[in-house]
Amino acid sequence: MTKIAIFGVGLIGGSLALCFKGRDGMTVVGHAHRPESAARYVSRGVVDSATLSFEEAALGADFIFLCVPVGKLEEYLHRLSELPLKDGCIITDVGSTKAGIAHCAKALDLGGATFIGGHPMAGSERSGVEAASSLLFENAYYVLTPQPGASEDAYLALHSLLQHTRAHIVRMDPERHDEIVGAISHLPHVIAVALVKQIHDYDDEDSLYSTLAAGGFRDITRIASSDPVIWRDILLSNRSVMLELLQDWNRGIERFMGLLETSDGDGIQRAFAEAGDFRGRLPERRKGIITPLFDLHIDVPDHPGIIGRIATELGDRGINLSNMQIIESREDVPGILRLSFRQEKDWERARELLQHQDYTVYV
Ligand SMILES: NC(=O)C1=CN([C@@H]2O[C@H](COP(=O)(O)OP(=O)(O)OC[C@H]3O[C@@H](n4cnc5c(N)ncnc54)[C@H](O)[C@@H]3O)[C@@H](O)[C@H]2O)C=CC1
Ligand SMILES: O=C(O)C(=O)Cc1ccc(O)cc1
Repeated sequence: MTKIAIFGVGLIGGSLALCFKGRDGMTVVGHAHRPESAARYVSRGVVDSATLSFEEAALGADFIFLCVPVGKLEEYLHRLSELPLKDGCIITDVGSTKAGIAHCAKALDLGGATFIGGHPMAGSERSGVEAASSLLFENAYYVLTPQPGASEDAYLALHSLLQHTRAHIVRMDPERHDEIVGAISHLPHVIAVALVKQIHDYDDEDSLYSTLAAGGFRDITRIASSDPVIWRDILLSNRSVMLELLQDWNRGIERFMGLLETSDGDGIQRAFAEAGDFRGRLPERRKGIITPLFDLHIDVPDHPGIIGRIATELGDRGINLSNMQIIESREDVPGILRLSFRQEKDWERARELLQHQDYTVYV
């Protein structure tokens, strides 16, 4: 039996557990740091067993996944280094930053165990085991950062296990990972939070700001609703990279202010054209680190119960709806009900179903 231990069965740990549980010859043990969590992991069918004992989860494990907030990873790795782990045990983590934990692992004596850093580059603003899904990592990138000179067999064993996530594995150096992921994921999260705060401050003076900000503004700031503790730890762990990125950001904003101060219309036009051009060349059908929502807009006749009926019809067919919104203004979107899906497959099935029922569906 291959024993897989998951420390921290939340969004990411729970999703990994679901990718492994029930596979031939595998047993998944979840470690919980609170008694009420352990019972929830098992009752939701995410793990085969759950324990509050660090030792019971770790001892005899072939693979150990550390899926706790970044600020707790080093403490967990220290505790593991003090245990008589199974010879050949592979320890990995899922933290959103990689340099700090790589540095920590290098300084520790893990005996016959090997540490290989990891980062599944998919997730959402939700957290906790309730949000876990076996499909979360499908088609996403999954970065592994093995230490230089680490056992190639261990790398291949982890690589092989992770095939169950259906993610694309990419091997990378931890520092390079933190610079790139800092720019494409951590920076957008900071910008989203700052943008929401700016509008919140205006809204305190005049509540029309939030009234009119529905729809698009909510979409582009979705990631500002991410878990505060998870993101505190990520940003503090990637602090030096973030400070440099934010200086570049400030310079970009200052350039934009310069264009406005000098009423440089050509400059503004060029900035939009260049951004549109680069954006147009980004891979489209790939799952990126910030998860898109797949939207459908439909015209619905104005009579009671129709929205409930649509939700029920989708639910009856197992089509997972992530969000539903009535758009009151028809100025920019030709439709009235917006349905959002996290999976493209759900989006496609919903479109077929609704078109078949003669709803006008705008894609
Ligand atoms: N949220 C996301 O979309 C992604 C998160 N990650 C990384 O995955 C890790 C886990 O994040 P999520 O699953 O989103 O968070 P989560 O909040 O859903 O899960 C965290 C788990 O750690 C446990 N935990 C929380 N505080 C703890 C503490 N003080 N001591 C011990 N255990 C504690 C919780 O009980 C929970 O089981 C983080 O390191 C994060 O950087 C990686 C990729 C995506
Ligand atoms: O909510 C989103 O789309 C995200 O950006 C999810 C996410 C959060 C943290 C990561 O390290 C990777 C992905």
